[in-house]
Amino acid sequence: MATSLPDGILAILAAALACHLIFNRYEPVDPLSHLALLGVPPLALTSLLRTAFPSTFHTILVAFTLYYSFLVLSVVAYRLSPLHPLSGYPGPIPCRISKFWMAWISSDGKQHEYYTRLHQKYGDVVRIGPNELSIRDVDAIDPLMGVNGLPKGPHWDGRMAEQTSVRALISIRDTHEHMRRRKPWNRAFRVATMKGYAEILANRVHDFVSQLERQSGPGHINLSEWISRFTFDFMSDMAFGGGSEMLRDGDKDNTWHLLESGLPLALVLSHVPWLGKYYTSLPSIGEDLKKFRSYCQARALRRHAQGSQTKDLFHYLIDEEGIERDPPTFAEVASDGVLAIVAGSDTTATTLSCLFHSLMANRTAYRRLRDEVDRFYPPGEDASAATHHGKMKYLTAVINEALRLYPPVLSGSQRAVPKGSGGKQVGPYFLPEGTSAFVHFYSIHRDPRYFSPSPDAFWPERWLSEEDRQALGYSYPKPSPSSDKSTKVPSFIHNPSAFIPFSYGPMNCVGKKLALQEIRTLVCCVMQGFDFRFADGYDVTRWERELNDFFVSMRGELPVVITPRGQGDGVGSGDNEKRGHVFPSAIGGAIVER
Ligand code: HEM
Repeated sequence: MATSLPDGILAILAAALACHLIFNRYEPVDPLSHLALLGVPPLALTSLLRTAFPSTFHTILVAFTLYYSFLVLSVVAYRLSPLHPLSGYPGPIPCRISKFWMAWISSDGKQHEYYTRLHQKYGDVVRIGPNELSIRDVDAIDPLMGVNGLPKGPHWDGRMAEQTSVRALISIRDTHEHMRRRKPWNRAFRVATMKGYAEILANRVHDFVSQLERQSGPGHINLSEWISRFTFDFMSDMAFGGGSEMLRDGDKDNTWHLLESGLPLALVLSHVPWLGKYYTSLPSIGEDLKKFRSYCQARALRRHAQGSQTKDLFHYLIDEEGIERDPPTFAEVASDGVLAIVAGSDTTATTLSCLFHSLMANRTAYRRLRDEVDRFYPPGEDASAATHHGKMKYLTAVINEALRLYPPVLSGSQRAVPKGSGGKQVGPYFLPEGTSAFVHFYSIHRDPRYFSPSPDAFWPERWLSEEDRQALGYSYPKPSPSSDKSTKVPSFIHNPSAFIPFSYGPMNCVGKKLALQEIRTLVCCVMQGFDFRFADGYDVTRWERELNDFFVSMRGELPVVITPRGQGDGVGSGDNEKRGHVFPSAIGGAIVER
């Protein structure tokens, strides 16, 4: 039976609307479903237009064009309409239409600054995707990520799309499975267990200090790169019982490059998870990541076969003591070993690099920390022993301040409201089912409602007790409704609940204690042994400009002149001395120095 052109067009419109409904309801991600929904209907409906066009080619072209146009129109109209469950939340139109927008925005590493600008414009909650919200509100942290919070979000499906059978702990979206896999990790990072890692850490810190001694002199080194070598070697010791000697040999196997080169694309794919399936099935794409995984796999196999004299992280993950009722498989442990290196080395290296950068830019903080280290670890005292760490208030303040300004995971970790749950109240916000959301670490850490004065400035003193701060000569009024209006002196506001660099709740960073121990030990040893300053001519503002958000952050070069203590050329000489006190700041603001 011949069909008229309008009837044919109507049929294609109906098919496109049905396709949109199915996508909206079931969110199919496998290529076969995509083929069935995006290829079959327009092809099948071609026959309805046959009589209206001269050739089969023309007919197919028109059928597909109409089908996709109707589909796109329907999707766009729905996402911008008041019918959409997130229509009440503000956000830029491109964000509301498609996640391709954020995929594009994030590709230059500056998504953290983009989210910050969105929060400045739209407020505490912003719709940054058709079904996704970014939140900058301390009241949302616990309901979103706490014990009764939400499971991890679809972000991980794209980021780790190649992990089809065995997933690394960080990307497990099923809460029960996550708990099962997290158990050996929790055991590995108990206070008592951690004592067993002290020797592994001290050995690596000594290697690092020896290398700095060799590198010290009038020329400069890239301190950030040396720190990366240290954290990588240390995490390899922990995860696979050794096998990496970057501090000694440099990155001769190009491993650091393999680890970092995949990060930008992984972030882009995390915004459009379904695309990950296609990407990973393409030959020769993602080769670096595959090489990195097989590098780790080989080390895991070797560590498993050889066993180890020391109880390292692998010992607990593989359950060598046979404690677990449902122990992880070798494949799971190998996958988590890769995770330990990815999650543990870059993050800690970023914190240490940012910390040293901030100290060099702020001579007062540098001197205060050096004095504290000298008090607890005078020359001859082993600074790699953690004995005094708990008493070093200024050290803790410096580390917190570096993590506040530069959280290594700049934009936070996504959670999602499961389908069928009926939605979830997160602080003052209702999240309908199918919504993903995250607290934006970078924005919340620099929010003046939580950290004042000068939330963009590096000012460790904000972490001290009021008594200690006053002893150093700082005095700020407590916030009151009138204080900011009646006087020029800003109020002091400090809300540690808004400080979440290791995330929050039962799925937070399991390696937090190890990271802090590593940072404290390395900082004490370096401050005890060396003076350091920026290389001459270094532009201090470069650091923030070169800091990129690829879920874990990537940083630029940190050219530093290192001198053993007592050999002159000490703190703040050269260009930095002339420049006076410098506070790294993205948006401006400085503390009045005492
Ligand atoms: C300064 C250093 C570090 C920072 C700031 C940091 C931060 C984070 C963040 C934000 C997450 C995401 C948690 C979430 O999804 O809510 C995470 C997860 C994780 N981190 Fe760290 N991390 C650091 C160092 C380490 C170290 C040294 C290890 C050691 C192995 C480690 C292992 C992990 C693991 C295994 C996860 C997944 C946890 C889970 O999903 O249960 N991290 N980290």
